[in-house]
Amino acid sequence: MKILSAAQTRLLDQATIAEQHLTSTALMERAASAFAEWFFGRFDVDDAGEILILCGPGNNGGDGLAVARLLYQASYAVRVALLPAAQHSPDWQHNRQHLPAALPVAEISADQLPDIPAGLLVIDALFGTGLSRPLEGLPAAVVAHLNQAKARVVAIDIPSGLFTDAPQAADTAIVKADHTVSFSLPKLAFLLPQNAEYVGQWHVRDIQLSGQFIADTATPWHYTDEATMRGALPARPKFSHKGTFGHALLLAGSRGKIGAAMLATNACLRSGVGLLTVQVPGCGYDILQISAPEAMCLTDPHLDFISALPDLKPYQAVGIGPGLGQDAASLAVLRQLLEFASTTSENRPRPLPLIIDADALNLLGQHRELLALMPENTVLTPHPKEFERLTEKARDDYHRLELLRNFAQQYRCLVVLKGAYTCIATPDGELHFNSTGNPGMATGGSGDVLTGLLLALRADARLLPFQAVRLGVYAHGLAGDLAAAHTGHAGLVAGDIVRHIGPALMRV
Ligand SMILES: NC(=O)C1=CN([C@@H]2O[C@H](COP(=O)(O)OP(=O)(O)OC[C@H]3O[C@@H](n4cnc5c(N)ncnc54)[C@H](OP(=O)(O)O)[C@@H]3O)[C@@H](O)[C@H]2O)[C@@H](O)CC1
Ligand SMILES: Nc1ncnc2c1ncn2[C@@H]1O[C@H](COP(=O)(O)OP(=O)(O)O)[C@@H](O)[C@H]1O
Ligand SMILES: [K+]
Repeated sequence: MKILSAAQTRLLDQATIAEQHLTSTALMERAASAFAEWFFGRFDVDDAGEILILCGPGNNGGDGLAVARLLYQASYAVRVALLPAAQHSPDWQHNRQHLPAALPVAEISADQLPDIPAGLLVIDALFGTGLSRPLEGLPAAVVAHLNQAKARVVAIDIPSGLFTDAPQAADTAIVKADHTVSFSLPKLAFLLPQNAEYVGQWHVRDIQLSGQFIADTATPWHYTDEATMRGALPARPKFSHKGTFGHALLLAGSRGKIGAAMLATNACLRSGVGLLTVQVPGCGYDILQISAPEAMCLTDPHLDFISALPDLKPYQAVGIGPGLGQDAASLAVLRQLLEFASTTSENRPRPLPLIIDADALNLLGQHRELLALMPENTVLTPHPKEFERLTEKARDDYHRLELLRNFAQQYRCLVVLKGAYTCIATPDGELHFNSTGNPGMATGGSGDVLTGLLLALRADARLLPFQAVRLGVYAHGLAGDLAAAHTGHAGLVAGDIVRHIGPALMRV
């Protein structure tokens, strides 16, 4: 699914109106009905109690007025407060005229801010995607007044004061909503941690906007949802054998962190790999052989950390990093691995697929000259702190996305920036946000599981690099969601994610 800018969203409305021979009022009615349907499903008349709808001067306010009418007709107790303005949009005027006469309407002024008792349900329809500058004056005062009241807030389309796709100063007036109900496509602002306190839980309701316009519109931003992933995992052919799915090598673990190697190992085994060999330091041999008999084990000459690179010829993909530690000997192994992987020959015409995680990323961050050795489509899986070590401290989430996009383009690699909406950056400059996963996964070892999963999928030659990574990230989050259905969020451990990889892959 694509994510469009504010400007593209405006064009999308116009294209929809032209293509479907609609009036703009009819499109507004569609949006208001979609919002109202969501609302009816969430709050019945008794739950809702009295409802205040704050309406601005543009089409977001127009939506609010149309919603007021629909809720009133459904017997909700609604009142409207209007922000004064010199001009109103034509659809605003239409919906103002069609408000039932008995519905209370007040005009807001600086010395007459609406009364908002604690618990009141407020619908925020002040400003939407037409916001052209930060709020000041009376609109900002209304937002501050709403935010300090202990109200329940539902925003139409986007919390008022929040830009759709651009950063803004920390002290700007922005509505803090509990829910945001938007139309047809998610907005970039919803996916960034810095906006979480404004957006609350977000929901997208389809209003049949022009599919053709969306298909024809270029954007770097994408959202990976269930529909995107349908059929993403190729079926295993009847006459397949273990060689069909690739032989993967994992270099992981150090004394005290063999668990990380085990989580990645078990995840890889559960993700369809044909064969898996794991190299661990001597101290990990018994643990690996006992707890993952399906994997083959190479023992590093060193007892406590990885110090030597094995012969890489048998492998179709190599993962390095979980629990690795940062010893100089492990750094040398990483360097040799990068050199080998990028060297092609007649026998191996393509670079060896690599997945680089955890301490291997930290080593790269300390020795950035190694970045140039990475073969094309190398997969890096940093969390934001590891990404900062590879690049620089980001000013905000938007700047981090810019750094991410530039990094993936510069090094022609795939970067998986992990978080609530994990974002994959491609060498072509695309950013793909993932929809699955939950806060229960914010627990030690979840990332190691992702590395194992990605390793298996990169070893499978049937999948293109980006396809494998997007599938791995999606399945990892989905496995976490399936696990959390049994354990809850607090009780979730990384091993639970491993146990649900199979069921998650079945769903794609
Ligand atoms: N997407 C869809 O599919 C559909 C979208 N629809 C709805 O339309 C919404 C977009 O409506 P919109 O374009 O009229 O803009 P909106 O957000 O109401 O604000 C514009 C007004 O605010 C003003 N203004 C701006 N910034 C300001 C500031 N800082 N401080 C003060 N004033 C400021 C601006 O004035 P100006 O900038 O000219 O001074 C203008 O008067 C969209 O979010 C959705 O809810 C649906 O109805 C149909 C389907
Ligand atoms: N709030 C969250 N919502 C969804 N996924 C999350 C959340 N927090 C963490 N995750 C996922 O869990 C994993 C954590 O990885 P990482 O930070 O490397 O942990 P570790 O190093 O302990 O293995 C990532 O894949 C991340 O996307
Ligand atoms: K709004």
